[in-house]
Amino acid sequence: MSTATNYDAIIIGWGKGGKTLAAFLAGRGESVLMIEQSEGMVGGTCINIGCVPTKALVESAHRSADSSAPAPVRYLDAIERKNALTSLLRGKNFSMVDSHDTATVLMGRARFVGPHEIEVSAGAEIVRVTSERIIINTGAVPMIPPIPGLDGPRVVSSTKLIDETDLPGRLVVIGAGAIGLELAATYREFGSEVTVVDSVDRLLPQEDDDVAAAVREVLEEEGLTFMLGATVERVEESADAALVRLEGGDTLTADRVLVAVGRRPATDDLGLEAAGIALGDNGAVRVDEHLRTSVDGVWAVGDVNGGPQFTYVSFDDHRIVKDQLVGDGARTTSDRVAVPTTTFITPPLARVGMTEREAREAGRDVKVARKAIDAIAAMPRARIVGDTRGLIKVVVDASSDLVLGAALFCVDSQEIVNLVALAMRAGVTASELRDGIWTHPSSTEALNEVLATL
Ligand SMILES: Cc1cc2nc3c(=O)[nH]c(=O)nc-3n(C[C@H](O)[C@H](O)[C@H](O)COP(=O)(O)OP(=O)(O)OC[C@H]3O[C@@H](n4cnc5c(N)ncnc54)[C@H](O)[C@@H]3O)c2cc1C
Ligand SMILES: NC(=O)c1ccc[n+]([C@@H]2O[C@H](COP(=O)([O-])OP(=O)(O)OC[C@H]3O[C@@H](n4cnc5c(N)ncnc54)[C@H](O)[C@@H]3O)[C@@H](O)[C@H]2O)c1
Repeated sequence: MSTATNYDAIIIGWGKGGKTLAAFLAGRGESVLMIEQSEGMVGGTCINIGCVPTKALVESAHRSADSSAPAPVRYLDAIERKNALTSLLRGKNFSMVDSHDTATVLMGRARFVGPHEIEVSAGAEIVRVTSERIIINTGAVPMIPPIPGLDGPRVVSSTKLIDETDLPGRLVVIGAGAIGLELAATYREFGSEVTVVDSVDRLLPQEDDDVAAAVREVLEEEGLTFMLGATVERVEESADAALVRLEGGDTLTADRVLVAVGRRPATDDLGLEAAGIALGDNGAVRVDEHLRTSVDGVWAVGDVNGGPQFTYVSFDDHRIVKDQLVGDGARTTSDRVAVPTTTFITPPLARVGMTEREAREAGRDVKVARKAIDAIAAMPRARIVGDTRGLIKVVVDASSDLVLGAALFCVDSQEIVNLVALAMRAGVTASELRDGIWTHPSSTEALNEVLATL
């Protein structure tokens, strides 16, 4: 085996935070090694198997809804469009790092053999590399619950499902979380019969009851069937289908069974013990608020550190590490305020800050502005788009007039929520949002009317 090559920085895994750091450091002339285990994952989860391909399918399902082409053809077209997009983005992501003279890309699987030494298996070849600065960015992998039969041929993860070229006639989704709901709604729109099973007895348990009920109503109107508070006992194979056996005797018959019950940090076989890098209780690499691991000069960014699993959080993680490498090192995870989320069902459900329930439980004096979208005269955008379903709910602190949180279940909510989040961070009051001058016809202008109800 050859001697180890030393780099100014090593990034393990081509995730959002890591690739951004790699390009930044290489852009400064530092020698940077990017290690990625799979050619098909250059650019990471988001662009290859996560956010981008799933949202491309959501969009394709809408665009083709009025087409006279048969459902399997519409679906296959959508898969091809999605594949073209991910392939384009993979190329762009590769050159984003590789175009720098001082960057080296090594395709292979990395594992620590010492605190600052890594072994990379690239086919038959094993390469040893060292650096005083190592960033772990290996992401997360699907959790597989201990249900017998999940190794069957018709049981798939989200990665596998969105790679299938045949539209499943009957799809059972285990898990009504972000992945489960988005893909259930998308495959329903393409024409699959979809049943969603969740062990919790209500949909979106973290949301206020009225918001969760509005979402459920819309999804059921679209033809989704929910079996909540249900326990999957096992999955069996018949000659031509999977049989999902539920506690209590019900059986669901499926062409595909999607398991979407969460994703766990990807730390298997990373050799963390050899490096003395500690894991937390949840199997994530343990980090402090500067994302430092228990070993000096080793950081963990993105899903692998057990933080919220969003691309933009991994991106913000990179800022925290960058600040230590080239700044004053002050930035931490606790600087994050009002981090928004959007679940891309139709219409999308966007959320930021506290729910009404959380605000009341926290003892806040709360005012709530709430309006159904079809009752908002000042939001013609919803009528133009042709989707007046949903509601907007804003939770406001009665004494300070500051926005505590919002649930936006409406067209364009993935955009409006960013404005509300910024208002929360900047201390803009609900009255100022109400009196804001917004473009017309836009969805933002709904805030004029909804907040006027306070
Ligand atoms: C179906 C789906 C939909 C999603 N939708 C959204 C969304 O709409 N919005 C959103 O914000 N988030 C979404 N997410 C979550 C988001 O994709 C992740 O939070 C984000 O991509 C995590 O990025 P990361 O930086 O942690 O690393 P990742 O992008 O996961 O990259 C990790 C990389 O490390 C590589 N790797 C792992 N182990 C090794 C090793 N030992 N050696 C070398 N390489 C290794 C992997 O191959 C991978 O390329 C979605 C996730 C999924 C699965
Ligand atoms: N739009 C987005 O931002 C987006 C989209 C997809 C995924 N993501 C990220 O990816 C993460 C993982 O998504 P996910 O949907 O896999 O996880 P999740 O945590 O969002 O949802 C998992 C669901 O599975 C259910 N569940 C758990 N065990 C079960 C069992 N044995 N039987 C039935 N139901 C069970 C849970 O009650 C929960 O509803 C999300 O938490 C999110 O951070 C984000």
